[in-house]
Amino acid sequence: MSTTQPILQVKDISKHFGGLIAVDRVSLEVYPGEVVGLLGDNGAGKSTLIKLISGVHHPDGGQIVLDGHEVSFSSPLEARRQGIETIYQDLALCENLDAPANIFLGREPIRRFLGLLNVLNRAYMLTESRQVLDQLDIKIPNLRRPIRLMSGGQRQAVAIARAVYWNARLMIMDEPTAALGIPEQQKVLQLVRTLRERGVPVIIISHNLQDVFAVADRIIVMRRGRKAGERSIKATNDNEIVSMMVGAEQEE
Ligand SMILES: Nc1ncnc2c1ncn2[C@@H]1O[C@H](COP(=O)(O)OP(=O)(O)OP(=O)(O)O)[C@@H](O)[C@H]1O
Repeated sequence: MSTTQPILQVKDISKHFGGLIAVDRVSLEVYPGEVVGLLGDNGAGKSTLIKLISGVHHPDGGQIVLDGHEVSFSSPLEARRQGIETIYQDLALCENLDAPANIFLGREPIRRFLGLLNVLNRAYMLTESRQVLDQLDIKIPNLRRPIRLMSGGQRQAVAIARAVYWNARLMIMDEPTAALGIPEQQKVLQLVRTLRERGVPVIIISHNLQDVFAVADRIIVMRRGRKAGERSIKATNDNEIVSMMVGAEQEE
C-alpha cells in the first residue's frame, strides 16, 4: 500500500471554535481501495475533522491534498464536484425529491424542449439512476417515490449510488448505521465493501466498534482534537482501540 500514492493527504490540519481547539494539527492519509475507521469519544473532533475535509468548515491551518494537488473548498458542493462525497447522519438528501433527482442534485442534465425551453431530462436521470442502482445490487422498487418515504437503508444506498455515479474519489460516512435496523446495517456495510472493491476509499465514523472491525482496514483514533494513534486492523483489537480512545495507556 505504501508504494501507491494516497488519494487523500491531510497535513497538520487545525480548527478552532473561539478558544476551543476542536481539531489540533491532525495528519492522515487515505489510500485507494481502503476503508479507514475514524473513532473517538464524544467531542473528540471526528465530525469537525470530516467537515474540514468535505468543505463544510474552512481549516485555520494545515493542508488538504487530493490526488497530489492541494485543494481548498468553498462549500460542500465544491468538495463533491472534486470527488469528495460525504454522507452525514442527516444524509444531505432532499426529502421531497425522488432517488434520481437526488442522485443528480446540483448536476442535473438539461434538455432543450421545442428548441426553446431548457427542461430537466428526467427520463435520462431515471435510466441512469436505475443502472447505477442495479450495478450496486440495490433494490428500490419505485424510484419515483420521494426519499422521505424510503427506509433508512434505502436512503444510504441512494447516497452511495450518487457517489458511485459521479466517480467519487473518496467517500466519507458519518455514523451510517446509527439509525438503521440490523438487516439494513448489514446491507450498508456490504455497500462499503463494494465501494472498496471499486477502488473508492471510505472514511467511516462509527460508535459501533463491531461495525468498524467488520469493514475497516485501518483505524484512526482521535482524542481531544488530536490523533491519538492509528492501527492496521490486523494488528489491533477492540481493547487496544478503546484504551486509545479514553487515553488509558497514558494514565497511571
Ligand atoms: N460549530 C461549532 N461551534 C463550536 N464548537 C463546536 C462546533 N462544532 C464542534 N464543536 C466543538 O468541537 C469539539 C469537537 O466536536 P466534534 O463534533 O467534532 O466531535 P465528535 O468527535 O464528532 O463528537 P461526537 O461523537 O459526539 O459527534 C466539541 O467540543 C464540540 O463541542
